[in-house]
Amino acid sequence: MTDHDHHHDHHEHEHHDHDHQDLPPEVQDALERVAEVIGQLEDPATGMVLDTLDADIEVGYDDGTVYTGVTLGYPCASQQVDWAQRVRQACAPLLADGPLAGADIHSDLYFDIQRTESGAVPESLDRVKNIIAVASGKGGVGKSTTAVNLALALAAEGATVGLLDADIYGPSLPTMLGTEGVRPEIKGGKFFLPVHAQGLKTMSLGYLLTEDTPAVWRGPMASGALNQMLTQTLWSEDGEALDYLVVDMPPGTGDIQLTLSQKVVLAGAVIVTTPQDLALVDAMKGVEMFRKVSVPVLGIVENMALHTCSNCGHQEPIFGSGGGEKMAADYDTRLLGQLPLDMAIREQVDGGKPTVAVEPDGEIAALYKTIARKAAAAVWLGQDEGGAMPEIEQG
Ligand SMILES: Nc1ncnc2c1ncn2[C@@H]1O[C@H](COP(=O)(O)OP(=O)(O)OP(=O)(O)O)[C@@H](O)[C@H]1O
Repeated sequence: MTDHDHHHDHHEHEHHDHDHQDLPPEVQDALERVAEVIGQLEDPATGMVLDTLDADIEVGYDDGTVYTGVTLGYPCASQQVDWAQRVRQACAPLLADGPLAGADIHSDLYFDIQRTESGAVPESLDRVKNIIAVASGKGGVGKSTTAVNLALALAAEGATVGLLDADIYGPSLPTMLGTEGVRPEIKGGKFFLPVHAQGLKTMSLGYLLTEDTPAVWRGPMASGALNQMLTQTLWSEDGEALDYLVVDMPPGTGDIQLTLSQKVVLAGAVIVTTPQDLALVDAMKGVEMFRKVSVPVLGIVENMALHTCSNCGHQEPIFGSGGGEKMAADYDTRLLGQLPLDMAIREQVDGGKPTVAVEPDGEIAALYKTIARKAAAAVWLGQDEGGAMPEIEQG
């Protein structure tokens, strides 16, 4: 049982403890109003009001305390304290006066991660709820750095997460997670067991290649290797469902990217770009490619967007500003966040300890966690719209 399942059970339990039926009608009415006020609060990850989302709201009362619980569809463990404060503030007038006057309030935030409708899948993907591709139009923009920190951030928010390094031309995951030289266990002569690293279940061609393996991979061979890693890795070998499988895609918009989106149903794609004009043009091609195969674009991450002067701490957009934002608006998608060009991000990930793992409470980790919540919330919204079954465009 995962942490959040546990929370959810606790939640249901609490609900029964505070059955409205024994309460005087005026208290019941006041609790209804508490629920209405909460329903009007904005979910920060989507910017939408809770009532317009498929969010579960529960309100109870026991012995002078109002209990509220909200269940969102994306991992949000870091938001608990903020949330409780917002509910307290919004409900203050209702607790100052009337039948709830003087009551205390206790608010919980839960999450319940649903599965994206995926049709028939290979056995190994049976318990993988959502596959998220991290892609970029061109190489070197920090796609792998973003993918690994995004995966760690989803896990830090309470999700169970896998990371597949599909960058078969230059697999960098073993370096980024300090798992060089590790070989995955083989099961039944056919399946790989994922390599557990820093709280993630991981697989990379880097685990399978030896020093003698020639690095010359042609297109068809490469996509075959990707397909094998995807479908022959037992992602839920321990019986625990994977909430998200983050796939670090090879750079570019070629055959491998298309093959993947046709082999499995992707819950969505995150596009990584840098602010330079050329990178943005390539990133737009990435957006268009995923749209063509009906994969929802969850949003854009602008990497190396600001430069922090290592002498004075001053931040400036040396490559120009507003590019990611404009592109998101032009292409009807969202800017999930911006990362600075920061020496620590590079040193940490290149040294096998990505920022979110090594400084989980730092400013940069907070940026990645916000991106993770927004991307996961976009997956949730997509599920609400009836899933993301790929349809190949006609003509
Ligand atoms: N925000 C950042 N600030 C500083 N350095 C960064 C940042 N993001 C990534 N880097 C560094 O830039 C280099 C390239 O990053 P990364 O390997 O993630 O890019 P990529 O787009 O996946 O590249 P490729 O296309 O070669 O796979 C790495 O050395 C990485 O540490």
